Amino acid sequence: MNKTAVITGATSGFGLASARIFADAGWNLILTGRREERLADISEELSSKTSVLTLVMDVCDKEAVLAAFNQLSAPFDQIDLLINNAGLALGTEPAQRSDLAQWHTMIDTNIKGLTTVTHALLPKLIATGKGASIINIGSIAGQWPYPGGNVYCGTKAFVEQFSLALRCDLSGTGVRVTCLAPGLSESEFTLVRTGGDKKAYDALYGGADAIQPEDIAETLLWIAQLPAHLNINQLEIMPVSQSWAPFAIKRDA
Ligand SMILES: NC(=O)C1=CN([C@@H]2O[C@H](COP(=O)(O)OP(=O)(O)OC[C@H]3O[C@@H](n4cnc5c(N)ncnc54)[C@H](OP(=O)(O)O)[C@@H]3O)[C@@H](O)[C@H]2O)C=CC1
Ligand SMILES: O=CCS(=O)(=O)O
Repeated sequence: MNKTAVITGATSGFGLASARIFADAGWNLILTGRREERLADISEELSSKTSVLTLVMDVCDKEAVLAAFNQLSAPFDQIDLLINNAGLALGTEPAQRSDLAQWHTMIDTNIKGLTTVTHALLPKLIATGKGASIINIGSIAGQWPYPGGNVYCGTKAFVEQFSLALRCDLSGTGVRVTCLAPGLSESEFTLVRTGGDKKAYDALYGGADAIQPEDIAETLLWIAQLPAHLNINQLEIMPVSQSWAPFAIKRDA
């Protein structure tokens, strides 16, 4: 029987590339996102390869998330994999010039949304048991602070530690938990973060040979298809062009 993966944030970037690669590998797919038209296009593209269920949902809308996942029927009622991918960064300003509404949106999406989806699907993942997986998309930002990262860095630090703690709780259930932490990756992420600033996008990615969504999708498939007795706890990936900045020394601090 085909396995079933839930991928949140499947309308672009990592989520979309993963939908394509998991479909090629024969997984049934439950794909979520807020952009209904994009979900319809993806469903049309992939339905000849596998069974696809699209759920238009904002992960910040707790009632909508719970209602959608409580109504799953065959062949989508047994869940083998949850990829908690939906997320975003907003703003690059230092904390003292940042927008509180943007901070709250990041917390609502990256922390509260991710935990709502996880809570809703845990019973189904535990019912599947051995071989089931949760893969949470963290970020290098969860481990390595940078100027202007403030709340985004904090939300991804939450994702990392939540993943590890979840793994403790799920010990004995057979359900695996991974936090995958990518670095600089080319997707719509930076356009969302900067409010559509194409110049900022070009400046960041130009010549950087950044991670591509397909690189992350391949990695996710590898993690999900490892033998059931193996758990990748944490995995950090950067493009070769990216490394750690030297510590800033501000002499007039
Ligand atoms: N790009 C990068 O450099 C890195 C990104 N990440 C993380 O990877 C994940 C995917 O990002 P990436 O593919 O790069 O970016 P994209 O902007 O291309 O994709 C983000 C996805 O998240 C969905 N999403 C955002 N907010 C919500 C919401 N409230 N409810 C439901 N879905 C939502 C979007 O769908 P829609 O708008 O249709 O709702 C979209 O499908 C994020 O968690 C991001 O933080 C981690 C490390 C590096
Ligand atoms: O999560 C995204 C990577 S970065 O832009 O924070 O470095």
